Amino acid sequence: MITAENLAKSFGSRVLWQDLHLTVGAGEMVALVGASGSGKTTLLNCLGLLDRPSGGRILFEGTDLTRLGPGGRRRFRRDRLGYLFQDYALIENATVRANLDVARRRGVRPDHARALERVGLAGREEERAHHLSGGEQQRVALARLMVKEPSLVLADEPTGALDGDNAAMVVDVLRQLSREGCAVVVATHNDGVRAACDRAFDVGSGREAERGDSAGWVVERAAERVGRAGRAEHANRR
Ligand SMILES: Nc1ncnc2c1ncn2[C@@H]1O[C@H](COP(=O)(O)OP(=O)(O)OP(=O)(O)O)[C@@H](O)[C@H]1O
Repeated sequence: MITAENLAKSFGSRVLWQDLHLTVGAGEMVALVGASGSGKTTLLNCLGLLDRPSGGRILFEGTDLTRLGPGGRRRFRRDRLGYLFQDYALIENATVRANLDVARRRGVRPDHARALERVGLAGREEERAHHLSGGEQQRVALARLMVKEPSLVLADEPTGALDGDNAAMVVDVLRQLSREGCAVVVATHNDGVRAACDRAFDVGSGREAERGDSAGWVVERAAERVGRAGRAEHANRR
């Protein structure tokens, strides 16, 4: 589905990475891990055409994305790509319905009700995004992804600001999208999110990361762990 080949990125004289190779297939969910500053967000931004690599190629279904012109880049982002950010990136003063309509593809009638029901927000179409809690806003962003039906999902710390239940919901929906054939790439510091992925790629070393948890990669358990960790963190903050 998507392959980064010999990818390099520098900011001035600072080399973030070079000769980076990563392939994520349809139906796979891969965690990007690594120390803060190792370049996880930058890699997502390169894959999503929000930033340009300094060298190498990004092949998506055989097309080199780095060589696309402005029209091709726009079409790729509009038709194939779904992004999930830590800060939700909703249109704050618009309704939930309008936020979902943004993702709507030409000629497709999106099933808002089904997507909102899946994320536990049935019947909330007419509420303004900024009236929703942070967790609810991320669930709208998840519903927006489901409505868009992208081939590739890039998620940047999507559970970073959430309590346990909302974080578990994010993991569940991302897993569902990957089961439906989407390639999912998630930058995360969260062990539970990482454990829910098929594998983890360490951006700092440019290698597959060791499996951190020998107890297994069972998604349900991972979701529980995300939940427990988030609930504990939430309780500590109060
Ligand atoms: N536009 C830019 N100009 C200069 N340096 C940049 C730019 N964007 C990112 N960087 C630097 O690149 C490095 C990698 O940043 P990035 O946000 O990709 O790391 P990260 O692994 O996602 O970090 P974190 O885990 O803390 O979110 C950082 O040192 C950052 O300061």
